[in-house]
Amino acid sequence: MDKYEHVGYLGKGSFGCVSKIKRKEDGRILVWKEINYGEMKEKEKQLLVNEVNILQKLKHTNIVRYYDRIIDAHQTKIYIIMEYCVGGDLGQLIQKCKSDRQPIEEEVIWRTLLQILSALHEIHNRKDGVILHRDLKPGNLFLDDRGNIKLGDFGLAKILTGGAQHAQTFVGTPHYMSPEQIYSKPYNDKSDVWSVGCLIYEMATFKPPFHEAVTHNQLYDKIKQGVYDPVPNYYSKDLSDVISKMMTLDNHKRPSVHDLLHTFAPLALRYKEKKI
Ligand SMILES: CNC(=O)c1c(C)[nH]c(/C=C2\C(=O)Nc3ccc(Cl)cc32)c1C
Repeated sequence: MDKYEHVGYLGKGSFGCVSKIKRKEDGRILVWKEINYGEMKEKEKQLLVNEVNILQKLKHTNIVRYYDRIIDAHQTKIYIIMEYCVGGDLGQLIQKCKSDRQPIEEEVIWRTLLQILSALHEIHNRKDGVILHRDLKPGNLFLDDRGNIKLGDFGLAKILTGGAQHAQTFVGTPHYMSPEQIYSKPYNDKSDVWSVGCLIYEMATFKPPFHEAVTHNQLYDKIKQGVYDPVPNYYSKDLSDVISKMMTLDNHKRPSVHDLLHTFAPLALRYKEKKI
């Protein structure tokens, strides 16, 4: 613990709170996610061990970098030391633009989509086993000082190795729950794609595609019907098309991350060029 100086509280992650810290040896600003495992059931401890093992393997520009971990057995706490993202999380950006009534620029949405898909391509196509994030939402995507997106908080992620071809179902944030999860089918890589569709839709409309449901079952019925308000017409047809592709109800017909990167990466560049 004496390697780091606590600077300030930043927010809550899965299983624990996130703080800004300074590494004493070089003054580098990092974060730690502090988790108290004292009350955890075996299954939750396994998820925690999972998260650290997964994070240690991942080195990608659009995934928060893991640096270290400290186990304080006396306090039954683990501290996961990771990259600091000065821009905070995407949920804060959406909330600010919503309260300022300032639509997020289309180029920003395309750039965000490309970076999230690039991070998912990394974890979905690993040789040592497909990793599913399983909790993609604005609060789990972080912004660095150059507006780059970093996929973070692998608290619910799962490695599918060997026989375990499918993660167990019903894990994730209800708003972004996919139809296959509602039908108790296994969570799979296309379920992460569904969540990205919901997330990009929320960047464009400031609300999740399926909302205004009083109970979870009402929300699940809306998701199963797959009917949501159109994207505002100040965005291109290309954007609403790629959102509807990612929100294809049948996950077998839904494009994979690989498909999406190959079908519209040139498109996103067009929007990049359009800005000039
Ligand atoms: C109000 N909070 C913030 O502005 C904020 C900032 C500047 N950074 C963060 C969070 C993280 C951050 O900066 N790096 C992270 C790595 C992993 C996880 Cl789970 C979270 C973070 C937050 C929540």
